[in-house]
Amino acid sequence: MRIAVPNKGRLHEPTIDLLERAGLHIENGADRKLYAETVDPDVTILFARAADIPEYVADGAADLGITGLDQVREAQTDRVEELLDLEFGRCRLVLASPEDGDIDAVADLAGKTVATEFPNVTREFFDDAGIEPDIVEVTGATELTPHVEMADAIVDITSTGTTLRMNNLGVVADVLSSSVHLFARDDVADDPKVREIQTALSSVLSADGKRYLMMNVPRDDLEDVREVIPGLGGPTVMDVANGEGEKVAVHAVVDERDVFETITEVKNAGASDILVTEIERLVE
Ligand SMILES: Nc1ncnc2c1ncn2[C@@H]1O[C@H](COP(=O)(O)OP(=O)(O)OP(=O)(O)O)[C@@H](O)[C@H]1O
Ligand SMILES: O=P(O)(O)OC[C@H]1O[C@H](OP(=O)(O)OP(=O)(O)O)[C@H](O)[C@@H]1O
Ligand SMILES: [Mg+2]
Repeated sequence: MRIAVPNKGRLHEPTIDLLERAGLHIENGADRKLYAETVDPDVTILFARAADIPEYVADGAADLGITGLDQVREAQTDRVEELLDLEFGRCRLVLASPEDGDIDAVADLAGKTVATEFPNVTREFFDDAGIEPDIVEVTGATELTPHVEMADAIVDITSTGTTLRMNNLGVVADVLSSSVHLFARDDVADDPKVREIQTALSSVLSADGKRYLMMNVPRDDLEDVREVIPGLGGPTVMDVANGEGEKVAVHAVVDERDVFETITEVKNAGASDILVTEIERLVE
């Protein structure tokens, strides 16, 4: 199995970090390398440009890909399946125009020009709206084009909104919400190895914001403690060795934001020796 991941840019680091946390440690992945092995002899990493990754997967150069949903949609291939939202690289593709201009609505773009790095997504958007502007493809600095009379509006990525503001552009309409996704070529999407990788990545996301709580509880107080423990299923209850049956150990997965309150409550209910630890992965 080959997984294509971004070789640079803002998605590179968080993608590598996620693979590491999922247990897919990358070996000899020195800078500027095209390939790297992982601890799993069946999994190889291929480094590619974020925008090229969907093509690599569709064409068979890689089997799985990790990149922005915007790039997957722009590639317009029906050969890739979206498997998992990896919940980072969140941004919006928006239609934006100069604040002081006369474009206030999508319909105002009939017969006008729109510049974008995403011509396919943009064309689809205007087709749906029944409007036919000229679409000019650019490869960067899209925000500049309305100010040099190259375009009347742009379709571009925004997240904090700083770039649009700095260039005196306002959002006219939302085109697409994007975040980084795991996707696979359709003919391998059901492969057991692909499922294994998907589960490993998803287990990291599931563990995010969760804590593991352990405590000892006198058997008589067990019901009171059980009642104040929120979260994932019931707690696990085990006999404590040498506890002579009077105490039990209670383990539970709790949302990080509930930990503070829960500790106070279980303590009041009779728990002692309370431990809180991080969770690396959680397969539900
Ligand atoms: N400001 C942003 N906030 C959040 N995610 C973003 C932002 N800009 C881009 N992205 C996401 O990251 C992806 C790749 O963008 P990035 O800027 O890292 O690469 P790039 O500029 O296309 O790389 P290259 O330099 O190879 O052209 C985008 O397709 C999008 O999914
Ligand atoms: O809403 P904001 O937080 O300002 O983010 C939006 C900007 O981020 C991206 O550019 P990037 O920083 O990747 O630079 P690039 O043009 O070199 O890709 C995108 O192309 C926008 O220009
Ligand atoms: Mg960029």
